[in-house]
Amino acid sequence: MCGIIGLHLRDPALHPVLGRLLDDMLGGVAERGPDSVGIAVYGDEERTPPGHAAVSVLRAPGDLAATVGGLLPGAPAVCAQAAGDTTVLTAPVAVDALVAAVSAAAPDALVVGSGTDLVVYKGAGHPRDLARTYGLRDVTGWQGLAHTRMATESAINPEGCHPYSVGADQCLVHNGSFSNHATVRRELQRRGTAFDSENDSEVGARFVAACLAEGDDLEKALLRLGETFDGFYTLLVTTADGFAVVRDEIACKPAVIAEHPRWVAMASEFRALADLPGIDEARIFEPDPGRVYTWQR
Ligand SMILES: NC(=O)CC[C@H](N)C(=O)O
Repeated sequence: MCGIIGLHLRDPALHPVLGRLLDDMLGGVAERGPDSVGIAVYGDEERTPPGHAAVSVLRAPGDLAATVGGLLPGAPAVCAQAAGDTTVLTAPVAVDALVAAVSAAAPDALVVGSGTDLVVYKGAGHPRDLARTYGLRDVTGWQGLAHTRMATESAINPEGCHPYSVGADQCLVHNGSFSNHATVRRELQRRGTAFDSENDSEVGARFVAACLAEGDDLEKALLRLGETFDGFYTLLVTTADGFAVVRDEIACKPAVIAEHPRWVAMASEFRALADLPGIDEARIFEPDPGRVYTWQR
């Protein structure tokens, strides 16, 4: 199984209630993935203040903010906020500089998200409990997603939890399993890509990040993924300004998209969309097999 929800808001009047809408949607996919949950939020100005980088970290030592601050030029103020297994660090510096300082300060910690607009939380446990731990209902912003996991390919732990966020402001969540992920992993490793987990979905995320880094747009990157990966998938991929959904050519993993003048939403289950404002006027459809659907901010 595994459950996915995603919401891309077109109407800024809805930004203050992004968290409430995501939390209600999450209730519709909680049973699809009772192992663990991850969420990603774009544009919450309290969690990712303008002019700041944000880095989400697993296994962060208690004094990480102070150590990181000491390593950054000019020793800027670094804020740390812990929510369950995830700690989010923010500082008024470039994203790469903050990621490098976190890695140098805590070599055993794992960076699971980074960007100027994105915050990621991941942990093992029941989705409803963890949504409370992450304060999901209070989140604001213009885009967000969540993934509830029933593991198929790697251990049930925070590292195996989605989203995989392996490039600045990028996220990928996956329902399904890639059958040739070990082969693609070896090919990416030959080209210098490092991995953080044994998970098949991480391989998909690293592949998409490499395509984007080569200059592909989201549609091209996901078409290339379809030419390279075997197996089953519904994927939701988000970037600093994009939202994309694709299913494999057989499309045995469920997905529903709803498009409304005020928002675009996708979910693994129809019922996760039922309470969205204006759902009765939305265009609701199941994505065609192998076709990439994208929206830009
Ligand atoms: N049930 C699923 O869709 C699992 C997704 C992915 N293969 C994982 O193990 O995390």
